[in-house]
Amino acid sequence: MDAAEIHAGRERWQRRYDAARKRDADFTTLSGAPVDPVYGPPEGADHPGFERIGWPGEFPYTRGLHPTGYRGRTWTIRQFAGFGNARQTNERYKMILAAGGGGLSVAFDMPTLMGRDSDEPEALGEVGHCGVAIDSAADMDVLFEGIPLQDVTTSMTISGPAVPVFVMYLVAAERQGADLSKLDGTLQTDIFKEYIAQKEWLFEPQPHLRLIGDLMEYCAAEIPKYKPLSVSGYHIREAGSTAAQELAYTLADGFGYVELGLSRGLDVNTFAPGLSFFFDAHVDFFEEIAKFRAARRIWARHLRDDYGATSEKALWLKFHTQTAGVSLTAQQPVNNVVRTAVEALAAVLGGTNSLHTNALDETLALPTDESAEIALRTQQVIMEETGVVNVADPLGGSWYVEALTDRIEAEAEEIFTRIRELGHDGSITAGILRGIEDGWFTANIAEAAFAYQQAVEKGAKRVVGVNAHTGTVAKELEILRVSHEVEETQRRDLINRKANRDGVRVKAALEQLISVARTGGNMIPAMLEAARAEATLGEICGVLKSEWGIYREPPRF
Ligand SMILES: C[C@H](C(=O)O)C(=O)SCCNC(=O)CCNC(=O)[C@H](O)C(C)(C)COP(=O)(O)OP(=O)(O)OC[C@H]1O[C@@H](n2cnc3c(N)ncnc32)[C@H](O)[C@@H]1OP(=O)(O)O
Repeated sequence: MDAAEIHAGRERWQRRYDAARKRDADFTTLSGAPVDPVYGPPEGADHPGFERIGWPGEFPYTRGLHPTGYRGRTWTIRQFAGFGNARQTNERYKMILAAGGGGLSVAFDMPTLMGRDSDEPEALGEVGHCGVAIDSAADMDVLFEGIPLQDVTTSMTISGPAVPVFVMYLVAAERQGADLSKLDGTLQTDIFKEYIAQKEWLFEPQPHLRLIGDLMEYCAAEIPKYKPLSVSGYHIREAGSTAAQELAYTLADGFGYVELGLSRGLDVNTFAPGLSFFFDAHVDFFEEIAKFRAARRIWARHLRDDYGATSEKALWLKFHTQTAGVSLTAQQPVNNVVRTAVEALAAVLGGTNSLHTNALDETLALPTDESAEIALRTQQVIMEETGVVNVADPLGGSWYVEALTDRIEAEAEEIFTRIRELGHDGSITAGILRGIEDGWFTANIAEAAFAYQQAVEKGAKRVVGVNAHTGTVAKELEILRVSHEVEETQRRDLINRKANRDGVRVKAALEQLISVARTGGNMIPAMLEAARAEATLGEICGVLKSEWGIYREPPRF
């Protein structure tokens, strides 16, 4: 890019920055020195390739979505939490909000994640253990009691049974008297990554994709700010992928959902703002920063050039980040605070929109109140003390970071080509589906995980407390234990609830759901009615399983 174009870009950015709202905060260094809101190349000089870097708030958004960076708004502190029953988790949410959390993020227990009720035999021993147990809308009422859903953005991490859980959340909001059209939040819903990495599916891909299409259509029309998809790389990375695989598989999945929206006749400028992303922040500081910067650039270019998006919000890649669970060690666990801080800083320097920091004991159990507070305070130290929020994309223009950003982008592009080739019709969706069926994704991830593990075992990659610096004076940690009483009470409550609801209304609602499943209309209104009648998650998923069957992964060696 020549000097005149760079100058014009700077002036354009300055006008937008001046017009934008800024936080009322001190943007000087700790020593009181003034700093600019963004830095760029020296005036009067050409800078080849600057169009790939650009200015914050401008295409290709390498440097962030907003001209003000974090001076306009800091990222949302969004701590993923849930354990035991809805009452216990409600208390944890109130603690998080009182301590400065900016939004909520629901972790469900394993039976809920698999679409099962707490009283099913498969749920035995799992109720309330890795998250909160939700059986019907009544549990959602308790989960959000005293928390006005219209005023807080709520993320729910669930994909296989995402839609029935979402309608239960709508019912809870309705019962609070909220205006549903004003709700803002995110539902994970990302079924592609379930087949690729996390393995919490219910049906074959096609019925899942139909439900996701229904959800995209419903949200775009009725709840415009709600994000019905959080396309997730986190689980792909945690399963052992490289950074480039995480990026490429996730963005490919995102393109798949764009193709789904288009196939339903939806306008890309209307539904694409509902696509949100979720990445891992691993411990290789610069590689992670490069990954986040590349993600925004790749998404904006493909949305514009391949899928015809024209509105700014449709081109924006917005993402949540969680620090890497897999980087935490059971050995010398207090060191995990340091790892998490470094990873969180990478997410922030990469321009994350929302962030979860892991607690130091999460490799052993769900966090205690104290470790959850340290995790949250870690974000606050970065936000309030370090000055990194003063300047947008402070590492932009670093030769190292720009070279890494270009490299990871090029690697991702090669992977997109390979995925398209798998499908034989040129679409990403066909490639993803074929890759899932053939175990292509899982094999590549397993290979990358194996290579890393070998490097650790040979000592080429060093992990403090594991294969380096193993001597310690550390004492055993007190960890959170969820009592089995939770399971008993949850099951008892569920039995009572079933006995006291209007059984005829439940039966009619479930029959109507099946009828819509057969005739092909949008299934959300019928599912909403079933949730209002207190049909349980297991009942809703059960009738759909009897209609659509279940998915079993083909065995592979
Ligand atoms: C591992 C674990 C498991 O499986 O067990 C999991 O999966 S845990 C998975 C947990 N997942 C999550 O928690 C997902 C969280 N995701 C989200 O919260 C969302 O999808 C998100 C990433 C888009 C973040 O949404 P958010 O509301 O917190 O933040 P946003 O960035 O959208 O900001 C809120 C509003 O402020 C605006 N805004 C932001 N920054 C600025 C700025 N500098 N100047 C002006 N406006 C600004 C945004 O455009 C938006 O408005 P407007 O809306 O008008 O544009």
